[in-house]
Amino acid sequence: MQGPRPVVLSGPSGAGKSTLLKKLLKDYENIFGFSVSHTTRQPRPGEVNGKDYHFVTREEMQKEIDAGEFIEHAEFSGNMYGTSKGAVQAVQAQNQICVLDIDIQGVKNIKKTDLNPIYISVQPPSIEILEKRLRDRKTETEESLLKRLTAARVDLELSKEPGLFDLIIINDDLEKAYSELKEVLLEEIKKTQESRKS
Ligand SMILES: Nc1ncnc2c1ncn2[C@@H]1O[C@H](COP(=O)(O)OP(=O)(O)OP(=O)(O)O)[C@@H](O)[C@H]1O
Ligand SMILES: Nc1nc2c(ncn2[C@@H]2O[C@H](COP(=O)(O)O)[C@@H](O)[C@H]2O)c(=O)[nH]1
Repeated sequence: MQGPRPVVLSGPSGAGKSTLLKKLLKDYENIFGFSVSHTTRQPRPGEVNGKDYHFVTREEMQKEIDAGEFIEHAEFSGNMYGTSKGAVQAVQAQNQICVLDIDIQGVKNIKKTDLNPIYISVQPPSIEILEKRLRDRKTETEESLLKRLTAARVDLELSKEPGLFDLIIINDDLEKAYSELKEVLLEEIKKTQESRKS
């Protein structure tokens, strides 16, 4: 595998992965690059096609999966999500640290590949706080919110598997969680910064 080691950010929906990721991409603009996933869910207000996700139909996505264009894919809360080979290659071509924001099924599938990322699970302090964050985000219907909470309980159980994650971050205080994230990535950040000088 060429270039710096990728990073997988996983954890329940609403735990704060995107919030942490946005801070990282802003503070280290040219060091990290986001792996833009495909999804069949509808865009949320403000989400940009090709930047936040590649928004596609189920038929389009299945066709590309069948053509072997995906590293991993999964069904989450009634929609398909997946990481294309192209999404990761686009970041690695810039010699950036590729960050994947994927669910726990994706983690298990990436483990079967030779991507060799650093695996991080971002978790909420409690299910009650997670529910409040998801409700306050105002992106979900009651039905999808309940589906996400059910998936969150499964995620939190499965993530206890020894060795599945290199680090579990409890995102209670955002700044503390962000410091923990930067700390575990420091070595890769330094290596990437050094490689830019040579
Ligand atoms: N430490 C925190 N304290 C309070 N609110 C937070 C904290 N971290 C994130 N949030 C808020 O919680 C909500 C969920 O965060 P975010 O969208 O980043 O979660 P996510 O894990 O990326 O979810 P999804 O997997 O659904 O994309 C957001 O409204 C965000 O502003
Ligand atoms: N297995 C994959 N999971 C993915 C991918 N992209 C996002 N996700 C996960 O889906 C849920 C829901 O995301 P949302 O944007 O609808 O809130 C979340 O847990 C993401 O981590 C992917 O390519 N593969």
